[in-house]
Amino acid sequence: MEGVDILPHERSKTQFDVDAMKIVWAGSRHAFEVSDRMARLVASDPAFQKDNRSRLGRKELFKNTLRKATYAWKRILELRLTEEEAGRLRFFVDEPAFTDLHWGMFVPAIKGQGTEEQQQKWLPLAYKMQIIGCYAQTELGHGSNVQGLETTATFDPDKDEFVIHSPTLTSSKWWPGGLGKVSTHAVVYARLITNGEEHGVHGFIVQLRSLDDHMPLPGITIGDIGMKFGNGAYNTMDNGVLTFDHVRIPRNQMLMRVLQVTSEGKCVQSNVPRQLIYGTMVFVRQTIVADASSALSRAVCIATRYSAVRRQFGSQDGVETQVIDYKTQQNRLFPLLASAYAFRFVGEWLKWLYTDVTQRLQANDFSTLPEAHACTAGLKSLTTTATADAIEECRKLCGGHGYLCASGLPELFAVYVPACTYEGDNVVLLLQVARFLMKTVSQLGSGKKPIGTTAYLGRVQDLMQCRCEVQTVGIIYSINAAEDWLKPSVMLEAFEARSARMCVARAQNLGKFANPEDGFAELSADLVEAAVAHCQLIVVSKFLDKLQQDIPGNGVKQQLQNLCYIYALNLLHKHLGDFLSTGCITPKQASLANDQLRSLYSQVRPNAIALVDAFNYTDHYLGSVLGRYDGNVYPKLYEEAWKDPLNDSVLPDGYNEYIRPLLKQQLHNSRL
Ligand SMILES: CCCCCCCCCCCCC/C=C/C(=O)SCCNC(=O)CCNC(=O)[C@H](O)C(C)(C)COP(=O)(O)OP(=O)(O)OC[C@H]1O[C@@H](n2cnc3c(N)ncnc32)[C@H](O)[C@@H]1OP(=O)(O)O
Ligand SMILES: Cc1cc2nc3c(=O)[nH]c(=O)nc-3n(C[C@H](O)[C@H](O)[C@H](O)COP(=O)(O)OP(=O)(O)OC[C@H]3O[C@@H](n4cnc5c(N)ncnc54)[C@H](O)[C@@H]3O)c2cc1C
Repeated sequence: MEGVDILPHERSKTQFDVDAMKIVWAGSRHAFEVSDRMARLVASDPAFQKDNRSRLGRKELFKNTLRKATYAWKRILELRLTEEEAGRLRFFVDEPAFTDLHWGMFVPAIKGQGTEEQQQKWLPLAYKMQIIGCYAQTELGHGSNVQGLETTATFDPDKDEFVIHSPTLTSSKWWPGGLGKVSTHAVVYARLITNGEEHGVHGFIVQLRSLDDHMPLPGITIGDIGMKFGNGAYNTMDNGVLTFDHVRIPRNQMLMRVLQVTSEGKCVQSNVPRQLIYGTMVFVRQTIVADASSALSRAVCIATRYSAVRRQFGSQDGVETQVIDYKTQQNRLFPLLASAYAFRFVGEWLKWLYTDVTQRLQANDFSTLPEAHACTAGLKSLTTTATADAIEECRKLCGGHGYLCASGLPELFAVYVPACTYEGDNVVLLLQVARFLMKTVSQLGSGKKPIGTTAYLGRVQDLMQCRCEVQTVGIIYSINAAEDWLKPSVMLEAFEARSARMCVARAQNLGKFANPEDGFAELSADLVEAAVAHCQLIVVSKFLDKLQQDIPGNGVKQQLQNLCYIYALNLLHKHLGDFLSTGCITPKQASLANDQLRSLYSQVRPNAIALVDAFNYTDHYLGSVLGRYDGNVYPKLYEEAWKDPLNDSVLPDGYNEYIRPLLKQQLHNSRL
């Protein structure tokens, strides 16, 4: 069987209702319908063509992005799309653009940190795109350390204005997307100074460019920071540099939900916590987790379809083996497939957590903010690291052809990999989680019961102190056969115990230092490992929770169960050192876990193609010859090669200048 026959044959083996799975993946029937409609709309419109991106020069590429983004906006208005539909349309256009920062950070910053009056003034302008905004926080010399920013906003009571200034080269704003060439406005983060006193970093709405001719306003120097990793990829974005030379803005352009500055320059703290200044980052980190499942599922879809189409080495009847049938391929691919689903569900949960904390904040309940910060920071870090690694693994899973731009994977990797850095470097964010965990553990003795995602620390801590033996033996006794690993309570207990024991051990080690900050710095690598264990537990537990829900559709739940256990057992295998060294499981149980994992791979194998079809991606969105829905890989790959500009002519440019003289010279030499 060849090419176009393979994937239909694979689909005929499916053991579950794919349409029902599509709805589970989308989150609801409504979400599925919106996504499906928007994906088709984009795919069927030639204006959104994207297959030439990697061949365009920077200027052409950028102009092309401007054209697409403005055309998308025109369609949004013409079709009167809802906010949800517009968001999905932009998602399927699949090209990083200034609009991501306008809608994704500028608008949320004003919503989250602006007073009602400020929102009423600025949001209507932003919603109509009469102004275009970006988020200017990071500086040339300071990114992770927000408190170290150097840009100043000094209040001048005589004029009732702030003076925004860049005192040094390192204080130049550096990186903000949309800043370089497009934004008319920015939320600029700067140190507030009133009456000679510093009051920390705050956000200010600053107009950067004239609304008439788009020229930078007086005192503002602005430009693009230059080419980034990969062809096409994130180079569609104008990440920018910006300096201020004593630029004046009215007092009411400081975002004042957290702190108000009066006309005399007095600072009045409102009742919301200072950390809300970091609120936009919490919001975006939450969306990045959802995006991780999209990027990962896309790579996995390509690698899975291609692994079914690709054959290597013989079988007895002369037909080569589909590479997806090799256990090594399954062992690399299926955990990634499982992770895509796992990240989808934890992303759904995180969205719920974020909505919940936002509602509480509106009611002046700030109690869950630290947990929301830890969860968004930790899960952003965990899912983006795993996804970036997974895209690269998918490229390798596709062999040599994965290295071709036509596979879609090089560009996907190049676009995706900065997610490990932006919105908080992943290690810096895990250290935040570690701080939160250490604080939680340190409060256990005081009788303060941990809640939410750390509730298990209370439970397991009790067990560790009072009946450690029983706990260890309990886990051991309940796993005597490979199938025992398929019990949700057992899996949860193993992950909880591992994380709790790692946290408690780290806390005990910290206690050995006279100065806790010295201890934290010295033990930071170990602390990051504990934070990872905690975040992995959250993902596993939210997947297990998902399985408790009513999931309609023939065989759908069974498939999700298989994926959930593949996700968890693969993690257990990869982090076996943690599970063994903390005494949570025995080597024998680890070996049983591996047996179970192999058995689950066999169960997923006939459903693999349908499980990636359930993502409902159009060929346009996938942007991959290897991942085509019809599996017609070779003829299309062959066709694609001829589109390369090098093949425009039989003889390359430069033949007469370089190749011909070279060959002639050798001919001449050989005759000598
Ligand atoms: C094909 C698919 C493609 C996908 C494409 C996706 C597109 C998505 C669009 C995304 C586009 C990307 C654009 C990128 C934008 C950016 O990068 S914007 C800049 C982001 N910058 C950062 O994230 C900086 C990271 N640094 C920080 O957040 C902070 O400096 C810090 C590390 C958290 C430290 O803060 P600091 O105040 O110095 O330190 P602490 O003393 O540790 O904290 C004080 C207390 O505050 C609590 N806290 C910290 N942060 C928050 C928060 N966000 N929310 C709530 N609380 C917070 C912290 O826990 C401390 O609490 P206590 O211990 O109780 O005191
Ligand atoms: C594509 C892209 C888009 C971006 N868009 C924007 C934007 O729109 N607006 C904006 O304001 N910013 C933006 N940024 C900037 C981004 O937020 C920062 O790059 C990010 O926060 C990391 O900061 P940094 O670059 O200073 O890294 P650094 O903090 O300098 O990190 C360098 C290394 O030091 C390590 N490190 C740093 N601190 C510690 C610590 N305390 N302990 C241990 N290790 C540490 C890190 O792990 C890393 O390995 C963007 C960045 C990129 C790449």
